[in-house]
Amino acid sequence: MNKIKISAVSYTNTKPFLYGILHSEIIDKIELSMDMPSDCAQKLIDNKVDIGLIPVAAALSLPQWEIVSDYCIGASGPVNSVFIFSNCPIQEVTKVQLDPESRSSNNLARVLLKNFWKVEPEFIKDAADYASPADVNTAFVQIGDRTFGKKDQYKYVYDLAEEWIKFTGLPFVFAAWIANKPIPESFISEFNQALRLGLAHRHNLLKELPHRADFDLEDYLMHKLDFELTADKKKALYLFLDYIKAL
Ligand SMILES: C=C(O[C@@H]1C=C(C(=O)O)C=C[C@H]1O)C(=O)O
Repeated sequence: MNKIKISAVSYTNTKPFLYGILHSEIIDKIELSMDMPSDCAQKLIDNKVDIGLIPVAAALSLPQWEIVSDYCIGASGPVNSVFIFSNCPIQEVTKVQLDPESRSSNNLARVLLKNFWKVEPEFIKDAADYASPADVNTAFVQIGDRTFGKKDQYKYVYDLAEEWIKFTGLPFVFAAWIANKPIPESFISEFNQALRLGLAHRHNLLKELPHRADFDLEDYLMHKLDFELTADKKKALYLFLDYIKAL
């Protein structure tokens, strides 16, 4: 059988999944690449891989897609790694610089600004001063490990999972394991088993990760991230896609 090609996110949030895959026999049945989320999405769109842990917003660019796992990168409270960082209150923000590595959170920021905060700033892609805007009314979206330890550096910090929950009462799904073609049931079941194994061994994984004085990795992997793709998270996913379509 040809190996199934998989693109997974190269951030700390995916390490539990990676641990499970590397400690399971499934590793011999796949070709795995670790990519930033926007590249996971592009590889699945370009059919360079069969499955990706892709930003859910990118599903809208796929002619055919199917969720192939019971697990995801989600949150049921503040996620602590997806933010709008700002030096002025959100109501006074006139420009928002988007994260080139993100697809979901850039769209989540747009959905919340329009529908929750009810402001209409300009959105900027590929800004030269992306994560250090000179203008006080210019904020930026940032995701992943690059946000660790940054919460105290800005006057106004908005955790986008927390704000989505305030807005909808639902949890949030940032990324899900999505296939662009039918995948055999037997593979899906073995894949899920590997992911489950990784989640169950998060304490072992934490011992392997370098300690950071400025970020609580244990709290992040055990509590802030919520990896179960529950019915409420699926509901949130489809609601989020509807909001994106209406932008
Ligand atoms: C919680 C996170 O979820 C992520 C956010 C994504 C996005 O904004 O497109 C995609 C994948 C996940 O890595 C994070 O990166 O911090």
